[in-house]
Amino acid sequence: MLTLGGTIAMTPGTESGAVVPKLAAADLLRAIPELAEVNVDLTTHDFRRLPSPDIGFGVMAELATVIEREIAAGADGIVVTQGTDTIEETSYFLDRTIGGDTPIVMTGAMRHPTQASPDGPANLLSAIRVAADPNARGLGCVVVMSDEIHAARYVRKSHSTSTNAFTSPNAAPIGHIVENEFVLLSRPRPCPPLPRGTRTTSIGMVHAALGDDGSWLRPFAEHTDGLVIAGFGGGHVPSRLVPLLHELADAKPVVLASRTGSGPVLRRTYGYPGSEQDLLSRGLINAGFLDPFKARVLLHVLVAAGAGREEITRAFQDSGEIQVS
Ligand SMILES: NC(=O)C[C@H](N)C(=O)O
Repeated sequence: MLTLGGTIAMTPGTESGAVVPKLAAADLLRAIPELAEVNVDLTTHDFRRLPSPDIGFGVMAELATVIEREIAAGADGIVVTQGTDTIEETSYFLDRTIGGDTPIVMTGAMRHPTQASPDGPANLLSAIRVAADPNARGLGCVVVMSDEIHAARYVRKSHSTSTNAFTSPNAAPIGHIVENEFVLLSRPRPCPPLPRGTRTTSIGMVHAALGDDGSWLRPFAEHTDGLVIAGFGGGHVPSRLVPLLHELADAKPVVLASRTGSGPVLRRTYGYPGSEQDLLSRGLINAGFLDPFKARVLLHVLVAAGAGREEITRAFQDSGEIQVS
């Protein structure tokens, strides 16, 4: 069990009583005496105490290395606790860069430990149960929240405060915790792991918005090694952005996703300037069902490893399909 911080580990730490991440793994485990009923030999590692908006790719690469070391040393399952704000991205990073069958289970909390009915203890207990369950082998990285198990490739934080904040809009939870047991509903198709490169990258993300003239896009794009465009609907932008996106797509990878929150980028429906067909014909790469945030994680991983255009296009083709069996 590795801890990264987040609300699950927060207690009042400022004069106003606002919470900050301070608790260690031992504190989190003290809140779940029921763990005694689970047949598991747990070792803990206090890795970071961060609010999750402060987690970056450097921290995640380090975490992935530690996880691989633990697996090589014989761990049957890994649990990571962290803040929920970025768990949809960090889980996908681990999912895509760590190979093998060992379950990697991430969890957090929406209500901090000093609130009434904090959800962290139940989430952590469920996460440990899933990580220890042989049925979880080969699922890749999963996120366990509120008695639901979500595949990293689909999970979204869909509400800012609800304890039921996590959904898989393009699929469904792949399992549930029922009467303390892990019930598996579907198995995401395994994705071969991608190498974790060491290049520093800056991947920008831009959301299409009503009436945007895009005047700021050129100076913004200059500072990036790649871009994700979260287009309207099935992958559309205002026509006046097209010449610049074409120029950018000639110079660096530009991935087209949808800002809607679910559903794929289209391929061949609309033909007007700024439509998905127009943009794809100008070299933008189709993110398929990957939402813009996961598309950005994938593009980071590929660019950090020095992947070329063909490799990037192929990786998005493979990753953008719905992969539940
Ligand atoms: N519920 C949470 O964990 C939110 C917190 N701001 C974090 O992501 O660190």
